[in-house]
Amino acid sequence: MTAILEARMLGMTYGRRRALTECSVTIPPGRMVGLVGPNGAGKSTLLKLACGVLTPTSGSISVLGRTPGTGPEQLARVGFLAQDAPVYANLSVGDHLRLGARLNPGWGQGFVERRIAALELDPRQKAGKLSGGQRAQLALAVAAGKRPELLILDEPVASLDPLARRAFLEHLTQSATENGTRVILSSHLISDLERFCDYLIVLVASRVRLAGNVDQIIAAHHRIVCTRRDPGALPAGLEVVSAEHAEHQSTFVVRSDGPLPPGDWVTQPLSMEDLVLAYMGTAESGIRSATQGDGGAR
Ligand SMILES: Nc1ncnc2c1ncn2[C@@H]1O[C@H](COP(=O)(O)OP(=O)(O)OP(=O)(O)O)[C@@H](O)[C@H]1O
Repeated sequence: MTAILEARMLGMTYGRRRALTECSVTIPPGRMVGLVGPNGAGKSTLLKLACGVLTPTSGSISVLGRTPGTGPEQLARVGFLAQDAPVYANLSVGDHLRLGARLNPGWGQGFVERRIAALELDPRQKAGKLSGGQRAQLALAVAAGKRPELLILDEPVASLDPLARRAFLEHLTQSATENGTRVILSSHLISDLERFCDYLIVLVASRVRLAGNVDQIIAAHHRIVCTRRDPGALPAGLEVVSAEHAEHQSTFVVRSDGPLPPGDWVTQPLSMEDLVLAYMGTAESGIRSATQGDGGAR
């Protein structure tokens, strides 16, 4: 089966500003994908490249086996919802559904109507008069109603309240089951990604720092607590992702592709949130040596 997305040395610059640098990643078929990273890391740029809104300045990208944005067939297979969840202010909720039905060959009228009813949106209300969260919900319902093979969502849940977020993620899961839609979802809410995704990409400072199946990623990383020491004093084969040093103690998040070797440390549970934050923190500080600074935790 074809990869959802394959990027090879993908790069994107806006003028002189570098947004993506040498990104290589292959997302296997069938995955629900979470994309996370600090502000300005390049997430929206990657998603826009994936749906063909932008073209790369170097390297290559293919989505579902094709170059993004090439021809009506590819456009029908991939749905995209931009960060600001655009709707037409002067069109009613019902008009959006009618427009969706006319423009999209695979439109799921019953599916969208059920969603609009569950959201208790009045089909006659103008989209411009909806609340910010309701507009986002409408845009999401229309995007999912297209029933694409792949739905690309750029921070879709940012304006939703916690209950609406949960309902929306359940709706996406239902869409995946009913329509076979796969999803790439960027979000700063790691707990949502944890609940929803089985494949994770962490982008930091324009580069892919981590990509893989969530269960394999979690299995390969460990938090270890030991007497204070330099990262270089840990056994070879352990990649140090983050280091915190207290007066007498060091805490490391490490990656080990095999089993963690025995050592004079205690291992502690590591959540997906801990892990993502450890990778995100590397952008600003790098790995601090135990002999640097005053020993405070970073
Ligand atoms: N149209 C543009 N023109 C110039 N620079 C841009 C443009 N769009 C994005 N950038 C820059 O590219 C970099 C990556 O931006 P991008 O929007 O992809 O990041 P992001 O990870 O989605 O950020 P956020 O989490 O804040 O939405 C940033 O430095 C940003 O300033």
